[in-house]
Amino acid sequence: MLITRRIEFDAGHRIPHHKSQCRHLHGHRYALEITLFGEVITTEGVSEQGMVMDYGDVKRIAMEQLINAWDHAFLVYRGDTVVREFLESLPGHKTVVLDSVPTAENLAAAAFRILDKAYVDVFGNRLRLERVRIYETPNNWADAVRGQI
Ligand SMILES: Nc1nc2c(c(=O)[nH]1)N=C([C@H](O)[C@H](O)COP(=O)(O)OP(=O)(O)OP(=O)(O)O)CN2
Ligand SMILES: [Zn+2]
Repeated sequence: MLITRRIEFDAGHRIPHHKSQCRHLHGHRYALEITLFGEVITTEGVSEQGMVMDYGDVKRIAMEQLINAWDHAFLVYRGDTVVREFLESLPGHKTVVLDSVPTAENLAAAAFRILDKAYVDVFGNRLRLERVRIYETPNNWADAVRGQI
């Protein structure tokens, strides 16, 4: 069984060498969709009976491990020196430095790697992260799928 939880957040970014508009500093209302695989829990009397994982716990873990850090941050490529140094000059600015250019593809892969460690099977139902989908705009998205990143 697959279940999916959607969480939206805001962040700034730029694609430094982009041929068009995306080289400018700008932001998006990103949407992250977290898809988990697992068997439905059948343990009698537990809160999670009938679920793969409680949607509330899916969200809580994503917030703690990823979204609280990325929401209202500027996501900057480590190699984008001019912008990174500018952001570092702003006292207390919320900046996330990434090892790759913050395209939808790279953000989805980065989110997958972070969240993969966070979703742990505690009910013996083979729970695992299966896919992270990130929408950069309502029309544009990227999928990081287990075994394909
Ligand atoms: N494969 C990718 N292509 C592009 C990415 C990306 O992450 N992966 N990112 C961008 C830009 O960041 C940009 O913000 C998206 O701009 P645009 O293509 O203009 O998207 P819109 O939804 O605004 O375009 P519409 O044509 O209005 O739908 C660019 N490319
Ligand atoms: Zn953009």
